[in-house]
Amino acid sequence: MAEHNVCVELVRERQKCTFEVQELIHLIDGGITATEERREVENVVCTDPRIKDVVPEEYLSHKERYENAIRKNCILQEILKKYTEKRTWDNFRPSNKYRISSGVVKDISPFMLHTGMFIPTLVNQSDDEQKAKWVPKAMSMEIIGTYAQTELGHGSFIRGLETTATYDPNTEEFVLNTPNLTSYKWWPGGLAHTANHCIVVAQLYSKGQHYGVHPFFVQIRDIETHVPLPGIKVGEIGPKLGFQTANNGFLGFENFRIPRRNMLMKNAQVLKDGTYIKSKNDKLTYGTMVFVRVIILFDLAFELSRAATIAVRYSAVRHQSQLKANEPELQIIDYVTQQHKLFIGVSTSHVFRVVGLWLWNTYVKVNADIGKGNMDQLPELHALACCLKAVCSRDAAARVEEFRLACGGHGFMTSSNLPIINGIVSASITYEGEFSVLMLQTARFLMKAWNGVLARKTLTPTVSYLSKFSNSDRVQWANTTAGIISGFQAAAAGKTKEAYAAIQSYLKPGTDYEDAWNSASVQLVSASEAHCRAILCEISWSEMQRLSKTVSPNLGKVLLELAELYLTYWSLEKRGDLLMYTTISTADIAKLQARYEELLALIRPNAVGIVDGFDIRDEILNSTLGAYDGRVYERLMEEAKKSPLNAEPVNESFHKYIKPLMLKAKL
Ligand SMILES: CCCCCCCCCC/C=C\CCCCCCCC(=O)SCCNC(=O)CCNC(=O)[C@H](O)C(C)(C)COP(=O)(O)OP(=O)(O)OC[C@H]1O[C@@H](n2cnc3c(N)ncnc32)[C@H](O)[C@@H]1OP(=O)(O)O
Ligand SMILES: Cc1cc2nc3c(=O)[nH]c(=O)nc-3n(C[C@H](O)[C@H](O)[C@H](O)COP(=O)(O)OP(=O)(O)OC[C@H]3O[C@@H](n4cnc5c(N)ncnc54)[C@H](O)[C@@H]3O)c2cc1C
Repeated sequence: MAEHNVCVELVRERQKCTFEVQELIHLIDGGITATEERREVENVVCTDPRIKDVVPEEYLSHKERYENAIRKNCILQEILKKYTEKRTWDNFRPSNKYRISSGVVKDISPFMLHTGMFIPTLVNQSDDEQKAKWVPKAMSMEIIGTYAQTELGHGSFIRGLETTATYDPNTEEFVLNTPNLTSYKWWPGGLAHTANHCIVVAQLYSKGQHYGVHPFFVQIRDIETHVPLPGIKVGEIGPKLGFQTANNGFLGFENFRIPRRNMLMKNAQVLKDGTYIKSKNDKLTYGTMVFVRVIILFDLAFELSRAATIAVRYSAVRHQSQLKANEPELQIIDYVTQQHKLFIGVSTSHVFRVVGLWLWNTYVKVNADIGKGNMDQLPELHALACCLKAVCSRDAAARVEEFRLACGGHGFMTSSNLPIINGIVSASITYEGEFSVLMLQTARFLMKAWNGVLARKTLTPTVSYLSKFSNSDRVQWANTTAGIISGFQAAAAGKTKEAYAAIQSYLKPGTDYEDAWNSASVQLVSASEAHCRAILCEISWSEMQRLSKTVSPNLGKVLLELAELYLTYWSLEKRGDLLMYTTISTADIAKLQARYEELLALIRPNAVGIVDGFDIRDEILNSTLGAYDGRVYERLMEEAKKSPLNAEPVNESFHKYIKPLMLKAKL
């Protein structure tokens, strides 16, 4: 990137950097070629004059904003075709490539559900014949789809969905119906005015029997005219906290008929005469959700890297207050409280990326085994994906909010882009499985694992530590990274044991297990969180250690500092747990605090270099505060001038309302 016009603070910061930023960029991308490919695509898209907005999207009406998002995303799809023609589902790997969407619209693409859930569901839930028919059309965007599962009345409790698909053997069709107001599909992205197809999750009935929820491939609009087909009631659900351009919709069916072969039949089937063939495992219907929960970690890492870049660069440019009399005002990044706000967010982005890759590799392996008929590892994968999606989305939202606060008043400006990123990340705590609901899924797995501990069984890898820490009351503490990881495992084991005991204590005669579970559920969520933190600490440390050996010593040192900062930050945050479950002393905690402050100081000179290492183009950052050149004040003023209110010196409301009010006041 050109160094001219860069503000003096950022020039100095970049000179201070002790490692080669390009090396970090390649590491994050997964190699030099991957960086080159990503940059090429970004360059083509971001320099396309059709992508640039004359009026910033936040000034547009709700309708205009959607239309603009569609227009620009269609241009993006056209450009991407060239770069993704060799990309098939089989060679799909999560990468930073799809981040280009943020350079096209600031908020969410109305096509996100097409790529993120429609295609993955077709790939994973259709039989070979169905896949051959639908997937190429979806990949090329000949048809546009979404994933319609949630209803007005039910989101978390999938078994409670009310939409019905009743098989009619006379015509070999399913008849879809929305029996009540609460059975309307509600929320699917792109459903309102973008998609012409969707996966509908509905209760299956055949030969008078109920077989639970199944996915169906449903055309909802005419391909030529886009008019909703007869029997389809579809529309938009209205403005939200964020996701303004996601085009979330509602959908109802009135005796809407689809061919029998439109039920996705990889796992379960309905034969011509209506005979139902059961799936080997009915939870395979939930497979897309597992896939997306895994992918969400990459998305969170990316959004955190955007927010981090904005807040760190701004903190280097911004001067405020004097630390010592008669000395210049400090760059706010030199206040240690500011470093405390910033650096944990920077390190968290790296942690989510490396743990995300580990989870992705686990997903690929388990999925391959499932393909061969071996479901043994599905419960463990589900438990992992649930708690990691839940904890990481909540942590990411907290970190983005902290980045916003770290930018003071300017962080509150939409033009900083922090409020939009905030909306995007906050939504992920709820969608694809609400936080507490997913944490309780992991807790189910932990309770079973504890039964295994009591029965002296060999546990699966991610919970094997429970056996190790099951007997000792307080585990020996050591002020090392290995000691911290053991400490987190001890806390998770202790909390699991207590949650298990709480259920037993609530299980008085006459009490159902489910009621005892509900009574103990605050402790169950706490046990899940502790388990998840133990995993985040163990995997991130081992992965960052491994990566540090693959790069130059200078960069390796920085990676280990970031990883150690993460462990130390969370040890201090969770000191109460460590005091309960390990022999940690107040003196040990004071040492941890001192090391934490030392790490902040070690990271400080490299802070701008580290966020430069995320290599996020200005067009993708979309921020007045975070641009590469640091021209913060100029950009704030340039953006303010774009306000339509500034187009005229006196607004007509003065003559209409204010002046009469003033005149009345005179009387
Ligand atoms: C080349 C092409 C490239 C394409 C790539 C795309 C890349 C693009 C990237 C885009 C990135 C992100 C896109 C994100 C967009 C997302 C937008 C949001 C979309 C949505 O929100 S869709 C709706 C999601 N809805 C939910 O998540 C609902 C949550 N609820 C549930 O999951 C379940 O109902 C439940 C809470 C788990 C409970 O289910 P149920 O009551 O049926 O089950 P039980 O509690 O009785 O448990 C029974 C038993 O089953 C186990 N189990 C439950 N779920 C699963 C599962 N998914 N897998 C395996 N096992 C499961 C459970 O643990 C129990 O086991 P046990 O009895 O204890 O042994
Ligand atoms: C931005 C956004 C995009 C979305 N996109 C889609 C989409 O494309 N397709 C789609 O199908 N859906 C989509 N959704 C819907 C989303 O998946 C659901 O909102 C989500 O699964 C939560 O379900 P719910 O809204 O029914 O919440 P509820 O389940 O009603 O949750 C409300 C409260 O009840 C609690 N609760 C519920 N059940 C339990 C329990 N068993 N134990 C303890 N507490 C419980 C929750 O913890 C929460 O505090 C989207 C949602 C959002 C916000």
